[in-house]
Amino acid sequence: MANITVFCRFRPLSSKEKRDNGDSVCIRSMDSETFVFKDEKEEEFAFSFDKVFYEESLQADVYEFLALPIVRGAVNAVNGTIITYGQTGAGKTYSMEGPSILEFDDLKKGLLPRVVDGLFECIKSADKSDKYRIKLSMVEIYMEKVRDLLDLTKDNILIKESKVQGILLSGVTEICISDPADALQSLSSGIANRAVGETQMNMASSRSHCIYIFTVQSVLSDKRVKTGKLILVDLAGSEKVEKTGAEGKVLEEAKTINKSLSVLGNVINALTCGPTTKASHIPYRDSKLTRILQDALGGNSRTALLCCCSPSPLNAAETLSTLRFGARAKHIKTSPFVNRAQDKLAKKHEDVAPTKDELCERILIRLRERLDVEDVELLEELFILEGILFDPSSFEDLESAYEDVTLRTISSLQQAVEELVFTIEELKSENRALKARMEAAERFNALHKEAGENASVMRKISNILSFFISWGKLQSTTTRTWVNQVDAMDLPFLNAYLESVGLPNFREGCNFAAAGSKILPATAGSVSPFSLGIQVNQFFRFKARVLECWLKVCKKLGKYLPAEDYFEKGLYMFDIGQNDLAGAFYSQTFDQIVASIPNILVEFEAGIKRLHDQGARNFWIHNTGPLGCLTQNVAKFGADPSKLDEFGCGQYVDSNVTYVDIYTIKSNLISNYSRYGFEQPIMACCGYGGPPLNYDSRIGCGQTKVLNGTTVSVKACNDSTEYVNWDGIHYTEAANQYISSQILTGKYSDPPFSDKMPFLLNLKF
Ligand SMILES: Nc1ncnc2c1ncn2[C@@H]1O[C@H](COP(=O)(O)OP(=O)(O)OP(=O)(O)O)[C@@H](O)[C@H]1O
Repeated sequence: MANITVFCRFRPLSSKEKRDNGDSVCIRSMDSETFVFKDEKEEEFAFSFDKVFYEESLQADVYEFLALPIVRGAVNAVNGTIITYGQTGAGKTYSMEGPSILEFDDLKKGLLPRVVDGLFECIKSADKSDKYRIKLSMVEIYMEKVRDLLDLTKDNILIKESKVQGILLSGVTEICISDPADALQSLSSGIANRAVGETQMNMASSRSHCIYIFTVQSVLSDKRVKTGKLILVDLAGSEKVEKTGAEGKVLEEAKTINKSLSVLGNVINALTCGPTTKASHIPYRDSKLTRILQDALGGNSRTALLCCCSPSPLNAAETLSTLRFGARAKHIKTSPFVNRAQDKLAKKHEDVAPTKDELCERILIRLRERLDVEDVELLEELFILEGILFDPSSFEDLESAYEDVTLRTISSLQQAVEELVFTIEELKSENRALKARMEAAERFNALHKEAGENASVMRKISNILSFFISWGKLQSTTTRTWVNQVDAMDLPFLNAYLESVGLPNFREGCNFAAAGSKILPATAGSVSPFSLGIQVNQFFRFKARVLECWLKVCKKLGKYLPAEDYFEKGLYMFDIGQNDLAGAFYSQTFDQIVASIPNILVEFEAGIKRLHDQGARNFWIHNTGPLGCLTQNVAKFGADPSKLDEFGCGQYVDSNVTYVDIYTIKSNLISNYSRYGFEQPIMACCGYGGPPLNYDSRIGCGQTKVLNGTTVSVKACNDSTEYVNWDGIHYTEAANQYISSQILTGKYSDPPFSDKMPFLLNLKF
């Protein structure tokens, strides 16, 4: 048995104490172990401790007298504990850490950095064939919860008791430290996590009890394994709340601190009440602090207590209380012994057969020496889960296990709530997207409604005759682009001039459009031979044949043909020129294309003029769409190169020419696609290659080819209503519906057709 060694340290008077009470002190030194203390009533008490450190004492002396023997003991597998105790602001943290844990001034360095140096020095001077490993854990007891300072996620560490290892912190982080610098770095980051606050007594007051645990494991040359544990405890200061000005959170902290210190006092009283006191009567379990200090105060540990005091008469009451605490603690006896796992095992074998728990713990100790801490902890958890180890036998254990389960449940519930919040957010944003689509659909409907009247006007015009001189795949099932646009405008479907076999009906108009056609005359490389000039010729031929028929008083065929005057009253619609421009980019330079525009316009004007000469008076002319936005061109050229909206139309004073700004409509559609319910502005619906363009110039929509040795068929996307672009070149049906609805609003016609063609409104057919 060994007594706890108790030391007393008086810090220098603080500047506040000096200001308030001058240089007077409440102690008179007798020698290095004894002094006389004078209380507020001038009553004197003599106190003796193992050593007294007065105001001028050195940090190095404190280490040497108090800590060094314990450090040496820990390296030799004797557990040790060093506790700093005292009133707030009395110098506990200064003694433990120094002004800072990373203090380099050797005069000021505290116990902790010196302990670290001491441990490594002892190891260095030990037998070279012995192998050592030092591990560090750091926890604080804050508001009666044990928090891991090396892993703040572990904020409620459970205290457990093992028959072999004594008091344990279950699952606490243990890091291996390889040298003093490494240790100081870890200590410094752990200390930074401590709960510190400001009180009137101390600018940086510790609001928690801080516990540093060094475990020194050694495997000796004879294979014996030893483990020594060195625990340093920097207690939070006892405080009179009225003196510290505590309120709110600080007051709550102070109450918890004072309560656990008072339990510490009770434990010490119980321990020193006489030899008859049984361990079971010591109220260790009344606070986390005393439970953790159970071994240090009454078990396998060599323990030193440093009572830190202010020498000022202003703090005499608190100092007296600290000194009495120390004096009582001096009577505590502990029973430190060398922790030799193998010796113990051998002895146990000689005695009685070990219990199940003891066997498991031995296995764990062995494994801890050989395996990673985490692996052993997992195994330990398994033992506990299986009920092999640490059965919660006492009420307190049950309570703490219950607390643990409750906390875990709360944290998993919190996680579930977080997941729910996330899902709600996702649903909300989906909802917002759906709403936007609905709004777009409503706007779309409104536009259609608005366009309704105009559509009926269009119907009247179209009933005269509509001539389409355009490009687009006639009758094609895949790309009925232009035809669809017309369809969506509620105009009659017009049969193609080139598909006149089988008595098609041209009564309401004729479509001269041909896929791939251009304004300029076709060349050997042209996709289509049907340039604008040819289409106009075809129109002339058509008109001549119709008139010829009427001249002969059409009988049988009359019901398939437009009336004679339709050629003058009819609407001549144009959507042509895109192939002249876009197509040219594949074989010509930008300058060459720009240079060709006057030619294209001359040719276009010539076509219009010829029609005009033939009596056409109502012209509806589209400009090209934003060519640079066509997937095909983006794929080929990358960016929008087109500033070619100079496309003009003929000036015929006696004619009604409506310029329809398809460019703006299409640009608007592409840039605000989501407003109109689309999801893909550029990517082709029917194409090959996948995002971002789904376009491959080697293979077009509907084609099947062998590419890189594989047979590939290009099919349409699942839902073309999400796409603006159909096949990389043409717009989808849904896009054309939108375009038509915009045309019919009249906003993009110049001049607005309803203003400029009033005569059409009065036409009766
Ligand atoms: N021996 C000493 N020499 C010089 N200054 C000291 C000494 N002891 C304490 N101090 C100074 O006194 C002040 C209070 O000390 P410290 O923070 O260590 O008190 P504490 O007991 O840990 O207080 P708390 O319980 O509030 O955390 C600090 O500014 C510290 O630097």
